Amino acid sequence: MSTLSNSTNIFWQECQIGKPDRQKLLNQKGCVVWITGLSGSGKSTLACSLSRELHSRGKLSYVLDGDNLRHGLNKDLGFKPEDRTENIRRTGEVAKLFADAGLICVASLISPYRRDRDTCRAMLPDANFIEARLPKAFHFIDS
Ligand SMILES: Nc1ncnc2c1ncn2[C@@H]1O[C@H](COP(=O)(O)OS(=O)(=O)O)[C@@H](OP(=O)(O)O)[C@H]1O
Ligand SMILES: Nc1ncnc2c1ncn2[C@@H]1O[C@H](COP(=O)(O)OP(=O)(O)O)[C@@H](O)[C@H]1O
Repeated sequence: MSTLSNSTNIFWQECQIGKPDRQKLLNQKGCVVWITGLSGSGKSTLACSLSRELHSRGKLSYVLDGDNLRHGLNKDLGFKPEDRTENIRRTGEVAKLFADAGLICVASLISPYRRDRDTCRAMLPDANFIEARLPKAFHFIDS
């Protein structure tokens, strides 16, 4: 799907200000917290709670919620396996950019396929990708 491999004139551009500079400015480590679980398992609730708590501690975060992304960036995708894979790939790329910006990016998507989550993890080396998998039915655990 990429035409990049056929191009001879596209090169990575480095800027003088990099991730370490932004992390220093924000006094935090840019990373991705990836919340996975079935629909209704509490992903969005946990993502928002985490973001609120980080905010209260003076840490800059941003939530990438599967529902919300499907209103814009991923509005052309459905729920076939290949569409879910593309959904996760795009979201992983965006999350990587947020982490590179120095933010704590909280992604909450069903992301049912381990290989897709592992692809996202591989984009964020040095333990900058933290995965949290919610159990199917939290109310059974709570009671
Ligand atoms: N099969 C099917 N049909 C219709 N609607 C569906 C389907 N699967 C998921 N959903 C709804 O889409 C929301 C976002 O899903 P995700 O983008 O997180 O899914 S995935 O990661 O691509 O698998 C998802 O949000 P949550 O309920 O918050 O998980 C659902 O509301
Ligand atoms: N820890 C919890 N205890 C009780 N109810 C919860 C909890 N977490 C989420 N819920 C409720 O469960 C429902 C689904 O949560 P939601 O965060 O939307 O899940 P998901 O994003 O995985 O679809 C919501 O009505 C929410 O208020």
